[in-house]
Amino acid sequence: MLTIPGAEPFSVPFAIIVSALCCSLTICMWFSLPAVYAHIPGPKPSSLLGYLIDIHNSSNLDLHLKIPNAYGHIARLRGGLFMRDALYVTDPLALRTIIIKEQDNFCESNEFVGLFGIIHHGDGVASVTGDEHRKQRRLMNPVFTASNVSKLTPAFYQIARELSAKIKEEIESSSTNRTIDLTDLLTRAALQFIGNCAIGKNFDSLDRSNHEFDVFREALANVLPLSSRLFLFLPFLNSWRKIRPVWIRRALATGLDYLPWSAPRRFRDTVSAMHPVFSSILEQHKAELDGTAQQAEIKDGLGNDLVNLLVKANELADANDRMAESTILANISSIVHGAQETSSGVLSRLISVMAQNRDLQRQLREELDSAKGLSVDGELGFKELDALPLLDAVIRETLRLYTPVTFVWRQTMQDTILPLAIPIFDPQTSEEHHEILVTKGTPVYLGLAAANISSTFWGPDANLFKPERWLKTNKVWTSTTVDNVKFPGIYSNTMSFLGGGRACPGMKFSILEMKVVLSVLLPSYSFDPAPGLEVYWRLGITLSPFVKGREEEGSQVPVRVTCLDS
Ligand code: HEM
Repeated sequence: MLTIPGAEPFSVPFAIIVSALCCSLTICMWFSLPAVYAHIPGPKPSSLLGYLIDIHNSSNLDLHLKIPNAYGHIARLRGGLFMRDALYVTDPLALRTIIIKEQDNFCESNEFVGLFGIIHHGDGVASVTGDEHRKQRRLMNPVFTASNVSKLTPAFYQIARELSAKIKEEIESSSTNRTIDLTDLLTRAALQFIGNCAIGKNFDSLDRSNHEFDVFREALANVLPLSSRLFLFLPFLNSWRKIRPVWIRRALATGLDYLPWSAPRRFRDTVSAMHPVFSSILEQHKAELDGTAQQAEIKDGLGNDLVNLLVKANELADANDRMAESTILANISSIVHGAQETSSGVLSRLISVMAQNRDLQRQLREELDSAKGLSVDGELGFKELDALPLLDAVIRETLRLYTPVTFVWRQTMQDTILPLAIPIFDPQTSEEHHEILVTKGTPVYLGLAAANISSTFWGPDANLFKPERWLKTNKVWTSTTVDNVKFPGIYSNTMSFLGGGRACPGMKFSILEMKVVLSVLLPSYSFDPAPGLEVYWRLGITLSPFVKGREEEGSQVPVRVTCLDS
């Protein structure tokens, strides 16, 4: 999802023209559209532009989290651009209808389809819908299974050990009494996991002298923040992609050089910087498949990764089911983008959670220690790691309470009735509505984080970090909701990885990553909060940590680290 990080650096006249246009359209639409959802409570917008600015604002995480308890599990978001109301959905029955039963009626938003189509240079899973999406996922899903991911466990350990060694170096060279910011190392580790294990490219990202990595990482890190500056233009990106002949589009793209506004130009250049890296990865996979790969490429990580399996599965698929080369390329990019920010964010979160809970660190260390007998060369296998109840419960609770992807954004393709688990109460007529008609064109926000912490479903302690809610006599519970309410998510009865046809394919990959990282770091280090620094989390494609008063320094997760095995 996109956020609006404050003032935008484009020229004032341009801003005035765009704002005036939007305001006049907004006012016209205000009077012409019926308020279909007038009976549904929801937050008041903070400006004439309606919910759009509020819901995507990077400082507004709290607005999302409080919606179900304050307004109900279907809330009305009033009048965005062109004054169409949107709905904010956290009701489990309605969510099930949207992401499973009627998923073709609730497609990925036109804005994201256009944006991701441009970022990925083509139509991968993130920018297609309906049958084409199902076709691509039929090839992708068998590649991301537990069985395939489990084979990557040794490679995961190797990266986690490298990370651990780098942390040690950092502590030894730290001049700030062991208080270090781990963001950079965790971001590098996340790309190393994805590179080596998902797409077959060794970025050597934990090596700080590797400048090839720096260029790629900068592009990866900047592309979404830059696109959020183009926020008002997102509705038009999908049409832009379809402009034919292609030379017109190229000429228009070149014309961006003459705009008095740098954001579109920088966005274009950032996308162009990433594309050759993905193309070369695909070329290497093709070479590996036809036996012409260089030995150096194979040593470089190629061959044991998930994209390698995808390329092979594609080769064996029926002609009708096969993806075009450009689609595989777009999917390599989709996998890297789907994984990078979520993984580095969630690793940062785990370290923060550890720093807040000294006792929990001790218990986890004891659990890992008691499983030592099952390890080979100091490493627990995939199954043994998965069978540690406290480690599992900590990860479930972290992903529930601190849901990395706060919301996803859909558009309604057909009028659809949503049945509701929690009826809407209309204060004007005192009627209860057990279902709601969602009309074609309505933007629908699925509040993944808010659903995961609604006290209606998770109980009065929903807002507290309690891994023990998942534990019962050393077994992990998979549903702890009040009255056993079932959410349609694929993980732990939560919405964290979504559910239905567009659920996250990387779920098992990232759970293994988190478990391996904790199992390697906890026996070697203890973590404490950095004294005097207040860390809070901002909305973005995933949540990112910032230090209050030091926002201009960028995302940080400063913690005090003590070496246990020195
Ligand atoms: C904690 C880590 C992660 C979280 C919380 C997460 C969550 C999500 C969510 C909520 C979606 C749905 C987005 C939407 O429909 O708009 C998604 C999609 C996706 N994720 Fe993840 N993800 C994580 C890690 C990963 C990893 C490690 C990979 C790859 C190795 C990955 C690859 C993808 C891809 C390719 C999609 C697009 C799927 C589609 O549209 O069909 N994710 N993820």
